[in-house]
Amino acid sequence: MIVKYGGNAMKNLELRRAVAREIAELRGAVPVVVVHGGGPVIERELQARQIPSEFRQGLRVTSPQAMDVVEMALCQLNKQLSQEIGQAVGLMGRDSHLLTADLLDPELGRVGRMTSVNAELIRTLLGAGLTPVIGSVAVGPDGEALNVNADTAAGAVAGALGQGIMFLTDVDGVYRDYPDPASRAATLSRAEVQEGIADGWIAGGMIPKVQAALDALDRGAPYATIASGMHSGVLAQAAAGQAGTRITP
Ligand SMILES: Nc1ncnc2c1ncn2[C@@H]1O[C@H](COP(=O)(O)OP(=O)(O)O)[C@@H](O)[C@H]1O
Ligand SMILES: CC(=O)N[C@@H](CCC(=O)OP(=O)(O)O)C(=O)O
Repeated sequence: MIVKYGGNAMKNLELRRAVAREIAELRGAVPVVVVHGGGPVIERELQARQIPSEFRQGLRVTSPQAMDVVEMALCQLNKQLSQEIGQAVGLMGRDSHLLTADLLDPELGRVGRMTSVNAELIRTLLGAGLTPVIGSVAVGPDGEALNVNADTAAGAVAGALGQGIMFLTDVDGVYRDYPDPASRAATLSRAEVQEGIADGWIAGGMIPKVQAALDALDRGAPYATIASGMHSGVLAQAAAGQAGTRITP
């Protein structure tokens, strides 16, 4: 299983450690690959340096200066998470061409569009009994660092491995009437996702998440679920269809 662990769900250290324990328990039953974000940590580090930041369609416009901060912040988080999960190896997408990307749109600066995943490296680590923990900075055509949205990176990893993906975030799933949790959709089809984006009830950081879920399904992932990483037990519940929003083809 691929677990995408979002920055918004890991703001609380105690909770982050609880999720790390849950991931460690889960891998007794299934091999687990973690892909993580870290939006709030990046934000904090940019603010500390008075570097302004702007989002378009859920993607951070990334200047070369901001790219350095993104990489620094995600690298540190990567090591913390790997240590907390244990028997894990923390890698950035730049290691051994784990994640490669092209420039998505010059207007967004150093933001990457995923082009490939080194699935062999991931399988080698899993084969050695280690959990890969992957930060979403990819290597570009000229060897430069590119900022890839972590949902997009995780979707590409799930697609490349042909495995299911669980997106852990700070909401219980996709709400038809955000922010009312009672409006959570148990399942959403591709047509409903497209309608949600067009009508605006799927917005901001939820857009790359649902798109990454569809992308993973298109590439052969057996399931893609968006669920909350804010309470314990959610991985097992969501896997059993008892929590979150399952995106269907
Ligand atoms: N329809 C929706 N249902 C739930 N959340 C939504 C919806 N539309 C937008 N959002 C926003 O998406 C956020 C989750 O995305 P994001 O902030 O990028 O999280 P993460 O750090 O986990 O990737 C929610 O906190 C919420 O503000
Ligand atoms: C291009 C782009 O937007 N990159 C993201 C990468 C981190 C991320 O995606 O973190 P979450 O999973 O916490 O949202 C960013 O700079 O915030």
